[in-house]
Amino acid sequence: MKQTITITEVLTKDVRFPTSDELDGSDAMNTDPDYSAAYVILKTDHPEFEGHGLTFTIGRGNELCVAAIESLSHLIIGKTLESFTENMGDFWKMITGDSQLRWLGPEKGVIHLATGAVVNAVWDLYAKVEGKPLWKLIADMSPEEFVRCVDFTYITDAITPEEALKILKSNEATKQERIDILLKDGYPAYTTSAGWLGYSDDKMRRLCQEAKAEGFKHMKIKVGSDLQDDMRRAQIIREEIGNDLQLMMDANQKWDVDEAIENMASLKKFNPYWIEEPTSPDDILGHAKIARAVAPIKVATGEHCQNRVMFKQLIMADALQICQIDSCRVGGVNEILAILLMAAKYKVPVCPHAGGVGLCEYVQHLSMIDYICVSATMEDRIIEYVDHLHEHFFDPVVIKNGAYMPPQQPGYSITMKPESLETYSFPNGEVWTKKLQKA
Ligand SMILES: C[C@H](O)[C@@H](O)CC(=O)C(=O)O
Ligand SMILES: [Mg+2]
Repeated sequence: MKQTITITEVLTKDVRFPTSDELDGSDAMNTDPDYSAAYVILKTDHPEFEGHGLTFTIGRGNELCVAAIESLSHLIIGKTLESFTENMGDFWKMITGDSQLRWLGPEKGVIHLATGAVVNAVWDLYAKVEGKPLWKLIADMSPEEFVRCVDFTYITDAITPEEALKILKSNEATKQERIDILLKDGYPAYTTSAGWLGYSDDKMRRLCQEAKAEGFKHMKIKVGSDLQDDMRRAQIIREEIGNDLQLMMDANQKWDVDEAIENMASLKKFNPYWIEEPTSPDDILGHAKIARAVAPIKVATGEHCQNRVMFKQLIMADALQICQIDSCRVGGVNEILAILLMAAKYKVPVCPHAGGVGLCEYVQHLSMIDYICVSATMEDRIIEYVDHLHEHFFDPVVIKNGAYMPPQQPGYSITMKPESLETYSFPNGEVWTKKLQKA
C-alpha cells in the first residue's frame, strides 16, 4: 500500500552569498549581485521526507520573496502530497488561484517567484518519495499524465492539450534511446563564468583558457556597459577562444531598441551566436524589431520573462530565437512544462538560464525532460553553466567534458546543506554578522 505523506510545516530561510565581493555574477545592469535564495523546506509527518525549493534573487529584497512564500503556505499545510500528485495541474491552479493573493500578480513579480519556490519544493518532495531524480519522474510519465500537469489557461491559442499530447506521443516510443544518450554523454553546457563584467582582463583570459581546456564549446560574455569596452573585451575573448568556439553576448536589458540594433552592428564582427536580453524583457515588439534587424544573430531572452503568457507572445511574434526558461522566475515545474511544449511546437530551441545559485542544479532536469519527452532533440540547445556555489548542495551538478551528466539522486537536486543554510542566513548567519560588523 502506498504511504500517505502530509505536509505539516513550511519553513523559510533568507540565504545570501556575498558574491559581490569578487563581482561573480556581475553584468551591466546587475553590477553587484549577492546570489541569494528565498529557501523553503516542506516538513512532513515522515521525518525522512522533506521537500526543498528555492527562488533566486540577487540580494536586497530576498526577504520579500520569503514573506510571499509564507503567505502561500496556508495553501499546502495540512494537505497530503497525494492530494496534489493525483492531478498536478489542479495543484498548480490552486497555488496560483488564491483569490486574494492573485491580486499581487497575477502570475508575475514577487508572488510568482515565491510560487516557483513552493511548487518546486512540492515536486522535489514528490520525486524524493518516488525515489527518482525529477527528470526521471517526469520522463516516466505517460503523455496523458504529462499533459495533466500543465495549466493551458491563456495559451490555447498557441497550443491545445490535444496538440501537446500529439507531440508527447510522437516521442514516447524512443524515450529510452535518448535517456541512454544522456547517461553516456550528458547534455552540452556553455559557460558564463569567464565573462562576468566586473572581472579583470587577466582573470577573463585565464578563465577562458580553463573553460576551453575543460571541454566547453560555447562561452558567454556580458556587454552593455560601454560599447568601446564591450568591443575590447570581445576581442580579448576571441583571442583566447579562437573562431571555432561559439561566443554569446548578454546585455541584461541595458539598451533601448534602436540602440541595441546600432550596437549589434558594431559587435557583429566578433561573430556572436546570440544577443541576450537586448532590451526590456516586457517589450515583445521591441524584441521582434531587434530580431529582424540583427539576423542571422539570434535573439535570446527569458530569464526575466514572467510567465507562459509572455513566452507565448515572444514565440508567436518571432521575437526570440532562443527560449531561456528560468526555473523559478515562472511558477515552477508545471509552468516550465507549458513553455517547453510551446517552444517545441514552434521549433524554438530552449537554452535555460542558470546564472544564479541553484539554477544549474534545477535546469539540468528541465533540459533533460525537454530532450527525452518534448523536443526530442539537442540540436542548437545548450544549458548555461556558472561555476559558483555548487559546494552548498547535497547533489551538485556534475559536468564532464563540457556537458551536464544526469543527476542520479532522488529529488530536484536543490537541497542545501544545513551548515550552508545557517552560515549564510541573512542577517544573523556567521558570514553576515561578521560583514555587517565591519561595515
Ligand atoms: C545577475 C546574474 O548573474 C545575471 O547576470 C545572470 C545572467 O544574465 C545570465 O546568467 O545569463
Ligand atoms: Mg542573462
